Amino acid sequence: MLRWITAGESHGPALVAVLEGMVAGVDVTSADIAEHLARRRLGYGRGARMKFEADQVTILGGVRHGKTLGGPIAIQVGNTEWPKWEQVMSADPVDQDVLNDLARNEPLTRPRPGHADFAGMLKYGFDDARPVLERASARETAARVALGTVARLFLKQAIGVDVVSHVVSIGAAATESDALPMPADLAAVDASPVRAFDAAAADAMIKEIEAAKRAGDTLGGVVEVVVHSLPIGLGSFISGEDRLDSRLAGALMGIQAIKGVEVGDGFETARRRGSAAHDEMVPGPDGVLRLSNRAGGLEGGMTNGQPLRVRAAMKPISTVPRALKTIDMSSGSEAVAIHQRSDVCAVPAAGVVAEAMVALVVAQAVREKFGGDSLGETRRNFESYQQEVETRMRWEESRSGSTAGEAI
Ligand SMILES: Cc1cc2nc3c(=O)[nH]c(=O)nc-3n(C[C@H](O)[C@H](O)[C@H](O)COP(=O)(O)O)c2cc1C
Ligand SMILES: C=C(O[C@@H]1CC(C(=O)O)=C[C@@H](OP(=O)(O)O)[C@H]1O)C(=O)O
Repeated sequence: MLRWITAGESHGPALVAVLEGMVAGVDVTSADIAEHLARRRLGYGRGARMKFEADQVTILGGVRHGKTLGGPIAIQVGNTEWPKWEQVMSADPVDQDVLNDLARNEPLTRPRPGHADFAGMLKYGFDDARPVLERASARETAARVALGTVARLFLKQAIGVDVVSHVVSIGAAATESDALPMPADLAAVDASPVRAFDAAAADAMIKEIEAAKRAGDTLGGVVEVVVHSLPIGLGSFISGEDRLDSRLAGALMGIQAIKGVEVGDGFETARRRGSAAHDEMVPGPDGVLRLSNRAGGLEGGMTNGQPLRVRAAMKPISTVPRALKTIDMSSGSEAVAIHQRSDVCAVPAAGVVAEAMVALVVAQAVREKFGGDSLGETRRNFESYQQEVETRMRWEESRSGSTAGEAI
């Protein structure tokens, strides 16, 4: 079972991520992880913090000489801003007089509607939102992207697939195109200031962000993650929690500020008639050819050989510069919410985080289906299964002798 966990606070010394259940023999370096962490920092509309803070990657365990060992992989993402926060975020007790002198240690008592502050303060018994927002903050997504890098390297090396994503919309600006990015397009998507595959839409998205910024406002949007060429049968229909769509939805909804997930055409499918909602099958060169991919590559909680296509909807950032009405938790009186700085829009970064979560869930499903302790063993099991599936769909041959196709 592939499992993962992260630890660490937004302004702490480092985030730490642990991935358990990865096979031995996957090529991974800290440079690979750093490359994807740099991608997460991309995107028009991010706040000041992205400019001066750097992610410092250290692999602490589970990898030797650039190859995974089969044990838990521990990755540290150090925060170069730590010296400024050392007293405020110290794990050991700090003298109260020292803390009282620090402006950044002022208690935050005006919760931001939309952030974790309000419920978090009450739930954990804090008079200050600092201990809540430190962990709720999406800084933690850097640790997920580090984990996702190992998952995506495993997927590439074990079954030859890449995970790609693009921004579909920001505010009211949306791509008009239905085209899906291919792995070779990822560099071009990353070069777009908003990670949009559609250049005309990118201009409109940038204008949306500029207008929101001028108005002291923030924006959300929609990202899409695509995985081409997955084998048929990852996931299962056996029970709800085995279904790959439920696992993908959970992983994507677990990203800070994601409020909706669509598999394939999602909500649009619910508005169609059955005759226009599914993906008809006709004989094709590889056995079966689909006439569409409305299902987003998933039927019955399993991959069906079509590109996997999932979308995640991100709400606008809740630290709104034109601050929202709130209650001061120290007095119960009317107030405006905390605002020091924030991202205007983090949708492009959320796309990279969504890729990481999809890579982890798909890697978990690949580990379940093909097993193995080493990369070579997983690959052999995968290849043998692929041969079996191909044989079952070679009806021409089965009609002239073999019966393999009839079991389907
Ligand atoms: C990449 C990324 C960057 C974010 N940046 C900010 C930010 O600068 N300010 C903010 O208030 N929320 C930001 N968020 C969203 C909050 O972390 C999130 O809204 C908060 O944790 C509450 O959780 P919820 O929105 O899922 O309910 C960001 C989210 C992501 C994925
Ligand atoms: C630090 C990151 O994102 C942060 C996520 C975040 C939030 O509330 O989620 C708030 C901002 O931090 P601050 O309030 O300190 O400016 C973002 O910069 C990051 O993505 O690396």
